[in-house]
Order: sequence, then C-alpha cells, then structure tokens
Amino acid sequence: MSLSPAEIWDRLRQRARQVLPEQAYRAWLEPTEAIGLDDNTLLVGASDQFTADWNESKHADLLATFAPVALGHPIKIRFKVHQERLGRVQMDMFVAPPPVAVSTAPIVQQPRISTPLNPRYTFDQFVIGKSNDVAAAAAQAAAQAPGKVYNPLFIYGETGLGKTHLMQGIAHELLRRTPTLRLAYVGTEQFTNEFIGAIQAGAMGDFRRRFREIDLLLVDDVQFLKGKESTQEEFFHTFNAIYEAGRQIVLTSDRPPKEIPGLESRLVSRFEWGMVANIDSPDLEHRIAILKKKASLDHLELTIPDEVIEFIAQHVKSSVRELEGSIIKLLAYASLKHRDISVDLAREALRDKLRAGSSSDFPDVPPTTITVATIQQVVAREWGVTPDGLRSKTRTKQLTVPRQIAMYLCRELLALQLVEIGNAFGGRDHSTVIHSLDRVADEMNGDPAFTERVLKIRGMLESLRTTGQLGS
Ligand SMILES: Nc1ncnc2c1ncn2[C@@H]1O[C@H](COP(=O)(O)OP(=O)(O)OP(=O)(O)O)[C@@H](O)[C@H]1O
Repeated sequence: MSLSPAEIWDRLRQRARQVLPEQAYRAWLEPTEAIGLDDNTLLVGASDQFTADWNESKHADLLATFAPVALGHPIKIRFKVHQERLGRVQMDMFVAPPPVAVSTAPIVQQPRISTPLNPRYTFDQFVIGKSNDVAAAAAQAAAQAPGKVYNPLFIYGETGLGKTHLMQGIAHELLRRTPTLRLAYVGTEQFTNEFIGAIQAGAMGDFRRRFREIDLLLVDDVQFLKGKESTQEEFFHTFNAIYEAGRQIVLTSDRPPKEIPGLESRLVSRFEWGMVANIDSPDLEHRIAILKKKASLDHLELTIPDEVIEFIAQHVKSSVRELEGSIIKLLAYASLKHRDISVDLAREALRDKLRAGSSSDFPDVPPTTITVATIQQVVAREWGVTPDGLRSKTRTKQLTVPRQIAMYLCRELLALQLVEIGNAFGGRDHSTVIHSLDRVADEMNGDPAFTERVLKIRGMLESLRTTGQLGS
C-alpha cells in the first residue's frame, strides 16, 4: 500500500518531533504541509520563504534520514513556499513554550471540555493601549465579577490582535482564584464537531451536561456559527442554560454580532446583551510597548536593541501576531548568519514583511536596483574573473572563492532562496549553496583581510542600491 504525501510527511515529522526541541518543532515543522511527491522527492510547503529556507537548511537532511526506517526506502525532502498559505503566517509565539493544559490535580474530576490554555495569555502579559483598553477593562471586570457585570462579553476584532489572549486571561485569573473552576474553552469548530459527534453517538445528554454544567464558557470565533442551523439551535440552548445559571460567557469573533451573516437574530440579540468590545490595531507607541514587553519576558532586552524594536514597530503594522513573527524570524536569521541584531540585519531578515507594505510606507527600504547579474559582475571584476566563469561548472580555486562570495552576497543583499541562488550559478543544488554560504561565513569569522574585501564589495553594492552609483 503506498502512502499519500500527507501520510509520509506525517510519519517523518513525528520522528523529527522526538529528536527536536518542542519549540523548534512547533515553530518550523508544525506549520508545514505536504504538497506532493515528485519521483523520490517529497515537496513540503511552508507559509513563507524564510521558514522554507530554514527548514531546507536545518531540517531537510535530518528528516530524510528517518525515511528508510519510517517508509522502508530513502527519499529526499524539499521545502518551498506554499502559495495558498502565503499571507497566513502563523508564528503565534515569541519563543513561547508549548501550551500546557490548565488541569491540575484537584480539577481532574470536574467536567471539562477545554483546549489547553496558553500559559502566556495572562492579563499581566497583555499590554493595554488605546486600541484595546475597553476590551481589556471589560475582561478584567468579567474576571473580577464573573456572570455579574458583562455577560456575555463579546470581543471582536481582526486576526492577531489579542482577542484570544484576553479571553484566556479571564480563564487564568479565575483558575488562579478557584482552581476547581469548571471551564469549557472551545473554538466554534470544536463545539460543532462535538455536537455532531454526540448526535451520531446518541450521547446528547452527556454533551449537554458537559457544556451546561460549567462555571465559565469561552468560545472562540463564533463567526463560524454562520449558516449552521442545528449547531446554532444547540448553542442557543447552551447559552441560555449558562446565562440563566449566572455563569460567565465570553465570545470572540472577527466582527460584531450584527455583521455575522447567517446568524439567527435571537443569537445576535443575546450576544449583544452584555458588552460588545472591539480591539483595533495598535498604534506605533503601543506596538513598541508590546515588543518591549515581549522582549523583556524572554530576557531579550540586551539582544534586541531599542532601535531594532522601533524599526520593526514602524514597519510591521498589520497585527501583533505579525510583530511577534517578525522577532522570531529575526532571531532565527541572526543565529543562521552568526550576526548581532541590528537595524540592517532586521531590514534583510524581514524583507518580505517590509515589502508587503506600500513603498511609501517604507521610505527607508530602498528600491532593489541590484540584481544577481550586478552582483556577479561586481564580484567578478574585483577577483579578476568573468561573470560567466562564476556561473560555470569549473571548480578551480580561482573561481570557487569569488563564486561563493557572490552567492553569499545574493543571499545577504537580495535575500534569495537557496534554490534561486543555485539556479543563478549554473544550476547548483541547495546543499552546495548552503556549503558556500557557510564557507564565506566561516572565513569572515577567521580572516580579517577576507572580511574586509567582502565588506568592501558589499558596501559598493549597497551604495549602488541607495544612490544608483557604485561606491568605490
Ligand atoms: N496587547 C497585547 N499585548 C501583548 N500581546 C498581545 C497583545 N495583543 C496580542 N498579543 C499577542 O499576539 C498574538 C496573537 O493574539 P491572539 O491569538 O489573542 O489574537 P486573536 O485576535 O485571537 O487572533 P485570531 O482572530 O487570529 O484568533 C498572541 O501571541 C498574543 O499574546
């Protein structure tokens, strides 16, 4: 029986999980998916270019070593950006530890339907600003007097702005005070699936007990109730039972109740009974404060200078999740390049994110006027060889060293993918490119004259980019 690409990927990934740190697994391999199997190569999609490159350089070989045992034959693994997933970057953590279940010994007997809470989603880790002060105050009030003041509390806003964080903050606070709290925390999809499962199993009585005999109901993404008539009906009764018992309900959505299409009017009106609070995008000062808070929580104040925090806050505006993702990317990039974190490094590492905005938003991101061909020309001239020689298969030392440097500069200045660099230099494979980049980085660590020469070329190219002229 032959396995599907998804099954192959699952087997290999699970093996990798046993040997990689959990955080590394979650950050890099979890948000990937198999795209297809081509000949003997498994193609795996990542959400963005950097994740693809990082996996390619750090994990592809390791994963391939599991194949003979896991699949019974060797295969190669290649990572690429999965077009459908572009724009859905999910780096929902800084250097976050894996979420832990909230369960503690005394609670075990309590009815509990709960996805694990993220231990970092507490009130004291939530930075309050103009865009979220009403929602944060309401959440704190609901945690102080559950079921009494804002019931239900309905928090809405665009993705990645802290709705789930605030909602879980209420649960953390209540659990801290009452460890035996009966908590139900689910996404709307999970509620729907459990409901369908209960109908199929003829276990509606059990389902109702589990969802109604609770102290706190948290439901994420209620916009997904749209168009699901029977689920809405069941949710309506669940809501009423909990509400009438004076227990707290907290809901999140990407839009206010009235704007959820296909939501029954009796649910719309119930969702508006308590408090409907919006979370907006944070302004610049708020973004800086959030980044500083995250940096201090992870003891990164000395690693990430203030000007880098400000640079990121100025340019990454779409969501707090994106802000966090930027820092993760920057940390990984710095570690891959063995370089200290600076604004220049951030500009390189976050090139994709910076480009996602309009150029007028990013006046200090210069238009890319240099190309691979320019880099090849400038390097070839400096080393007294020809650009064609750099692109050829010839492996004399006279050509190998400038070729490696030109590859390195393509990566540094143009942030090209490994495979793009390989193609631009006579169709070399990614491991040759990685080897070349490592060689240059090693030489630069140990040989000041070499470093000076590379930096001189780099300076010339950068000046070409900013002024349109080659610096001397
Ligand atoms: N004000 C804030 N202070 C600190 N961290 C924040 C803040 N707002 C958001 N975050 C962080 O941003 C990330 C995304 O937040 P969260 O998951 O709560 O977003 P969301 O609005 O629920 O998004 P989605 O709708 O996609 O589920 C989390 O890691 C969260 O801790």
